[in-house]
Amino acid sequence: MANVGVIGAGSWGTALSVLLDDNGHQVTIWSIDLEEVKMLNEQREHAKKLPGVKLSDKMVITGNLQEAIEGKDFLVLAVPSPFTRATAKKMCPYVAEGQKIVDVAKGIEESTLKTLSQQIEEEIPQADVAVLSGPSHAEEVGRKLPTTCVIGAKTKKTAEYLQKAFISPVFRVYISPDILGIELGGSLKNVIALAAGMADGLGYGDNTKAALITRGIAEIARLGMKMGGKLETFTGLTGIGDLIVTCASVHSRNRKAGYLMGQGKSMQEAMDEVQMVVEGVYSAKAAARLAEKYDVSMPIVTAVNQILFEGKKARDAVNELMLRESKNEHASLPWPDEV
Ligand SMILES: NC(=O)C1=CN([C@@H]2O[C@H](COP(=O)(O)OP(=O)(O)OC[C@H]3O[C@@H](n4cnc5c(N)ncnc54)[C@H](O)[C@@H]3O)[C@@H](O)[C@H]2O)C=CC1
Ligand SMILES: O=C(CO)COP(=O)(O)O
Repeated sequence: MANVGVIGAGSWGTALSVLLDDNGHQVTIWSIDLEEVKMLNEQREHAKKLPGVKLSDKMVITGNLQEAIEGKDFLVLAVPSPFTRATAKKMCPYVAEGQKIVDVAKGIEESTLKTLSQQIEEEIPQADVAVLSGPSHAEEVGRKLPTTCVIGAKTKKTAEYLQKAFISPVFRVYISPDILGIELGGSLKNVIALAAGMADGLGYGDNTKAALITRGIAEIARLGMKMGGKLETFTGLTGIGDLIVTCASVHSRNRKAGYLMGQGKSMQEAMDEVQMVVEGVYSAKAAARLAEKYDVSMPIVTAVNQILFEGKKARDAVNELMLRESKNEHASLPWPDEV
């Protein structure tokens, strides 16, 4: 049994708190929002974000950050990515030397192009930072449906410790040393999922969706490998696995926002309607800037940026993608008659 502090009480922080509580750990969950703290304490359920998922009486819910951090065996950082750096800065004074922090959010900081674990390490240098990612919607984890994830950590010892803490008969956890690949896959897939949602909103079919998923992972892997991520990661749970679920699931916030935009809503209208964080909107510009910096072709990411920020119509963007110059599927494969 471990003492765990979960920082952030949105749908993912709440679902993981319930999982860890079911695993026998003592969980303290913190929210910046005192109304949310009061509501969770009174109702023992996040009715708006995770209806039907009960929080046990044993779980402590607090608005006091120090109480959620001090003396905990490990921390789970579950705030949406736009708040990661500011939250980490506030956490720093209470974090002990070597205290483990598992980041479970997915995003890239637009101004610095840093991943979330890199930001946390900058703000809390004394922490042992790890990540958890994979195809895992909170709504299904909350209902205890079989789910798989990956813990990325700097040492096998930390990875195995966290694997043991999270793993359960309904939540199978693998471990990996490729933190960068895991984080890039997790954040870039959200941008592609916006495009998949737009295709659904436009009334396109399964062929279109399969094309976006397959060409999408090709873009993610091209950039990710140039940045130092590993091919195996992009073909694994935190790469193609998470891309598939986010492009296909009725639970996906990114797919839903894209769907609404495909139906003609503005980016802001779509985000307001989803009412939970749409990370792809925050990571889209960073993805385009990384593509430029590393000189990698990312046509779907470029098209999503044009739709989000330059007023291009989704239908026109799809037409342009279809009419790009003809290509080999894999530029690296040699032709026997050309070698
Ligand atoms: N919801 C899901 O199924 C999954 C979400 N994730 C990732 O986890 C992260 C969180 O996602 P969700 O929980 O779905 O988002 P959410 O939109 O439900 O989270 C909102 C919560 O963030 C906290 N918050 C709001 N403003 C804040 C601020 N200024 N400072 C600190 N905390 C603040 C509050 O507790 C609020 O309830 C995202 O990066 C998402 O991509 C990853 C896997 C699954
Ligand atoms: O990362 C996720 C599932 O693994 C959540 O995706 P959405 O934010 O699109 O719901």
